[in-house]
Amino acid sequence: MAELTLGNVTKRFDDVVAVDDVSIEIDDGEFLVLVGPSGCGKSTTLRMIAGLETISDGRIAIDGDVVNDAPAQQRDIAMVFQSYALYPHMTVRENMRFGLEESTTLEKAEMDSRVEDAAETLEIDDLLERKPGELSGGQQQRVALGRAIVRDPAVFLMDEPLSNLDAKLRSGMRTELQRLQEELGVTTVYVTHDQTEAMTMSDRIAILDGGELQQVATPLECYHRPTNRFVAGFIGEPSMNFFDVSLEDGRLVDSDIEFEYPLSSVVRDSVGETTELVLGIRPEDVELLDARETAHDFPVVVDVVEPMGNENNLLVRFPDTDTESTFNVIVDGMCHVEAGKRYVIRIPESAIHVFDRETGAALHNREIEDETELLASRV
Ligand SMILES: Nc1ncnc2c1ncn2[C@@H]1O[C@H](COP(=O)(O)OP(=O)(O)OP(=O)(O)O)[C@@H](O)[C@H]1O
Repeated sequence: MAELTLGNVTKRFDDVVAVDDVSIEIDDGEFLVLVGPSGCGKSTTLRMIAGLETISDGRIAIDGDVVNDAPAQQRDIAMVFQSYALYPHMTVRENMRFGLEESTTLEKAEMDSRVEDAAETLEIDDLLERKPGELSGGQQQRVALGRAIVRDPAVFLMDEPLSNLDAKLRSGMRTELQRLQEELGVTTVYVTHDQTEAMTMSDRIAILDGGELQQVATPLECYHRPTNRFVAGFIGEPSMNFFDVSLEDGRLVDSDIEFEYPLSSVVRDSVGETTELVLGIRPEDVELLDARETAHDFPVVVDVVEPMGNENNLLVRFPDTDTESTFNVIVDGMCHVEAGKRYVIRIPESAIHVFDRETGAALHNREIEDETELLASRV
């Protein structure tokens, strides 16, 4: 178990800056998930921590000891990749023990007992004499995890370890990995592009874009209090709705569609002097009504109704806009909505986000009833 520090870490490949001045303090035993779009620098960050890639600038420390120049095998780190890379000619037992033989000088009996303990934890103790070809994908992934666990490392690094599994198995393994990590208490950095994995497994999420760290916070904080438009759009499925608006006389205005949204003094104060803005609202925060009642209610046309069971996902648009301008609204599954009809939506001011259109910075985030909830990890 260990604390892991990334201090102003930068990686340049010739003229490509793959990781740009990233600083993160990862607590002892923490489960940190690294997310971001393809090419944002996730794998490069992980490979630098592992010692598989050199660092151009900055420092990486494990429990305060700078390991920039330490070779991979001296870093007390175990890595699990998306390809299991098991040796096909070895049994499960031999595959798991091989990891130990490579990295430690333990007595044979100690190695055997570690392999058996790990196999029990992973519930693969009845498969120890099988070869990888005789295992399912999920079982192979467990063996790959077992190979990392037997080493009892200070840090686990995982690069999309579940991405080769089908959806059902992935969901089961997600829960299992989480339980395992909690039980072992090993500091873990986990790379994924899967939002659900990020939201459900992590203590904190670190979001990268273009090599730059955008936010490190609990899943709920990233969701409700994004630092910028990128994070707001990246976390959440379907994504937050965004509308380009201008600030005029204390109202958010889109003159093309006669959209006028009066702001209370609280929101006006947090928006300040910036006039070119983006209004953000999550699909589940929009309300559907039959008639206008307040200045935050607007007529819309419902184009598409997608029944999802417990909820309906609607694609709606303001009248006189084209079908490319639809946005998402989620309503209760029992709520009867007809495509093609006109309705009214309410955009409650308590749930709006406002971003600076030029920089993307969040100027105002939604109200939160219970602040302590935002700090809760592993929702
Ligand atoms: N060895 C290399 N030489 C040159 N450029 C590289 C090298 N490795 C990565 N890059 C570049 O660095 C950037 C970050 O790559 P990285 O693999 O870390 O992204 P990623 O977030 O893991 O992407 P993905 O989700 O697609 O795996 C990309 O622009 C990539 O093309």
